[in-house]
Amino acid sequence: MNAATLPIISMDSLDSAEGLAKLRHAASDVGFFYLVDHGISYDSQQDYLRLSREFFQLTSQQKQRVDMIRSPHFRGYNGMGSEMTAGRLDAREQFDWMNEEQAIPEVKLTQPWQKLIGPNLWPSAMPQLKPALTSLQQRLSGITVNLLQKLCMSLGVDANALDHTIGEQPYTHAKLIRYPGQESPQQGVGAHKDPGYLTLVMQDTQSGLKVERDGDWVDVAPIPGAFVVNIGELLELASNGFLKATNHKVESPKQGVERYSIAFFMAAQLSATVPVLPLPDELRARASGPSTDPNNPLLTDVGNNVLKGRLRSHTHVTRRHYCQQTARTLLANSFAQMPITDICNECTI
Ligand SMILES: O=C(O)CCC(=O)C(=O)O
Ligand SMILES: [Fe+2]
Repeated sequence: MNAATLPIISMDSLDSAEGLAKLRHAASDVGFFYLVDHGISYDSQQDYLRLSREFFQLTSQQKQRVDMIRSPHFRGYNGMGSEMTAGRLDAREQFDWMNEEQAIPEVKLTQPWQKLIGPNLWPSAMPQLKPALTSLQQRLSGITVNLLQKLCMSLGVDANALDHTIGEQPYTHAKLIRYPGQESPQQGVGAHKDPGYLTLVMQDTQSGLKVERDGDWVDVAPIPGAFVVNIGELLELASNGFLKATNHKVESPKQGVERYSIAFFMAAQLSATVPVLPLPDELRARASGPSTDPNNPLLTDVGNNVLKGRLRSHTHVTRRHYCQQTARTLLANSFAQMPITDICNECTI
């Protein structure tokens, strides 16, 4: 399968039964598709990608002022070599931001995931970044909420069936990403599934994103102006496995070439528990249950499912901010079914 055969879904087509059927097929068969007519123009996307390039061109000192190690809320900049996926180092640098929030004082935390809540880190050297990325986040959030409702309709359930898990606004997390060229083949980001409901990816012209399909890795080549959409673990859970959170990865570009992308992850509120949707009989019969990988348990408690990914990806942040006694005890309670060494190999609980 190549780009031409990955489904292309027009947002404008989703008012018709035919369009919804195509969406259902894309989300349940491949778990990945291109989205067009989504309302963010090609030129506007280029503006965001230009800002991203500008950010990564800041001096390393300027970037380190917003280094994620400073943030117990997993926000800010990660240089090369500060992310692990599938137990190996990724070759990418990135800047993460989420909903702008106030942190909960440590003594008031009752759940470990509550520590994800907090302010973003914005670089003072680029004052234009905060308003631009905050506005992008709102635009993408609107698109994903709309798409989630269309997905519910495509499954024959009420368009608003998951709205209560989102409340006023979904939990959102976004990343500016730069994959530098490498001399030999490297993992830009290793094989993984995304933890939330839905992911949107804006790619520049350089390919490298690959999706697993029948044991093969298929290229998701960039189509100018289109977003790549993939189904996250929470939708796999909500649909009892009818929709697929598909493994994907990025291979580093060759020496002398770099790849830029912006990824946007939308999930339910961290305090929510994801329900199993009442699928019509015909679809229920085809839902084989969510995948069961002992190395990656899918958790219906949204906060824990999101935190699981963060703790594993950025172990330097985990060690700095999550290994005090309180956090360790909370972690041990919440992640009883996961080997704790997988989260932090310095913990002895
Ligand atoms: O950079 C990309 O194209 C995808 C990145 C990705 O899969 C992720 O960050 O979860
Ligand atoms: Fe991903």
